[in-house]
Amino acid sequence: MLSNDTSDIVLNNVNKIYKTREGKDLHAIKDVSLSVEKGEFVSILGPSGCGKSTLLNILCGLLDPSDGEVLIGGEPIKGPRKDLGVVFQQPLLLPWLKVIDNVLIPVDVQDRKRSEYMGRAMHLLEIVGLKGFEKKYPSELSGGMQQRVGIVRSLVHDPSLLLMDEPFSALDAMTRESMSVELQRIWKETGKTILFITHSISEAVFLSDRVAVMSSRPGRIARIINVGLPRPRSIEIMNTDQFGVYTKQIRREIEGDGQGISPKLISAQQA
Ligand SMILES: Nc1ncnc2c1ncn2[C@@H]1O[C@H](COP(=O)(O)OP(=O)(O)OP(=O)(O)O)[C@@H](O)[C@H]1O
Repeated sequence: MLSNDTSDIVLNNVNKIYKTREGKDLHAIKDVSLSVEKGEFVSILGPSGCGKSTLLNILCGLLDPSDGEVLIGGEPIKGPRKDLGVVFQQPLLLPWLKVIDNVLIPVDVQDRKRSEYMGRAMHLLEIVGLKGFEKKYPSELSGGMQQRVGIVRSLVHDPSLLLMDEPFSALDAMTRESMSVELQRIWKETGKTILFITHSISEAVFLSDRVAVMSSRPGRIARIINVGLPRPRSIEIMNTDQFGVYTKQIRREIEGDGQGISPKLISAQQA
């Protein structure tokens, strides 16, 4: 058994089989088991089409698994959950609303009192370097700033768990790096559990406590790698030999995909 009392997410032998329009079965994810501890930062990395978004939609309660057990905070998922923070590839801000009103959308949607969340919203905007931008419209912000507003919005109702689906993929390389540093700081300051989906090996190594590498369809967790790099991590850590050991190990795992890798749990330190 992979889980214990401190697990925020538990997936036990989860399968998803879609029916295609031709009526055929498409096995999108196969026997996925993973547990994410409270306060842990775990990335899921894998080739296009391996089922990353399928997994995320199952965790959000938007999609039912065909088989297997999914627990969030120890509870089975019964439908769409409002108590999670979710960040997508695009910030999806409403252009006619000011930054602060975009940030407070989860509070409004859940009929909570704005006055109780205003201080938290302002504090989070300050953490991500957007103090003074509360009354601006999204069109007055850069892409990176808009994505930071999206991250603040996902945190404003204080979810314990944040699901992030390639949140930096639309950003340029330099903004992407500084957003990773920013996210590490937010994670440390807020103590959230984060499940982060990415295509980028270096992003996954930089940010994560553990990286789950998925194989191509049917998506399985081929390997889970513990990243033992010290924290806090600065961008310079990417130039170190130790960082290179992790990225090479993950690349080897991905390139070895399709050659019969079997699911296994290892620690990079033991490798
Ligand atoms: N509703 C659906 N009906 C049938 N097949 C689907 C459906 N949704 C996804 N699939 C298939 O399931 C597989 C996994 O899709 P998914 O979007 O989860 O992959 P992904 O890893 O997120 O891909 P990417 O990295 O390109 O976003 C793909 O082969 C996709 O075509």
